[in-house]
Amino acid sequence: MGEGLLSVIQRLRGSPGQELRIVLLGLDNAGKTTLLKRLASEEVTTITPTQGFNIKSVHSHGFKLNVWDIGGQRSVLLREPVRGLDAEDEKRPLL
Ligand SMILES: Nc1nc2c(ncn2[C@@H]2O[C@H](COP(=O)(O)OP(=O)(O)OP(=O)(O)O)[C@@H](O)[C@H]2O)c(=O)[nH]1
Ligand SMILES: [Mg+2]
Repeated sequence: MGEGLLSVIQRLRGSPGQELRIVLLGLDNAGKTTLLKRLASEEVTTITPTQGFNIKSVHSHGFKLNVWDIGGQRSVLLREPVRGLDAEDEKRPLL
């Protein structure tokens, strides 16, 4: 997941120091917070389900990444203005 995001960022032709806004959306336990912590070179051994959301600024590959990590638990999504489906399982709607 992290390598995929980094390869997308690497392919972008931006000016040095350019800011990118990234929103991480996905089902609970998908690994969104783990990915964000890895990008920020933080410890990933004690991660708990995200209640609400995290916002973090990370410098990576010459970009300033402003990353929004939205909690994927149903109870969190019901409080947040996010709508969508699990692309791999149409029988499991997020809402
Ligand atoms: N094996 C494996 N486990 C992972 C990977 N990424 C995350 N995990 C584990 O999956 C669990 C959930 O990871 P989180 O990063 O909390 O997932 P999340 O998408 O932020 O979940 P919510 O906050 O509930 O939306 C944790 O126990 C992680 O250690 C991965 O690439 N491989
Ligand atoms: Mg999380």
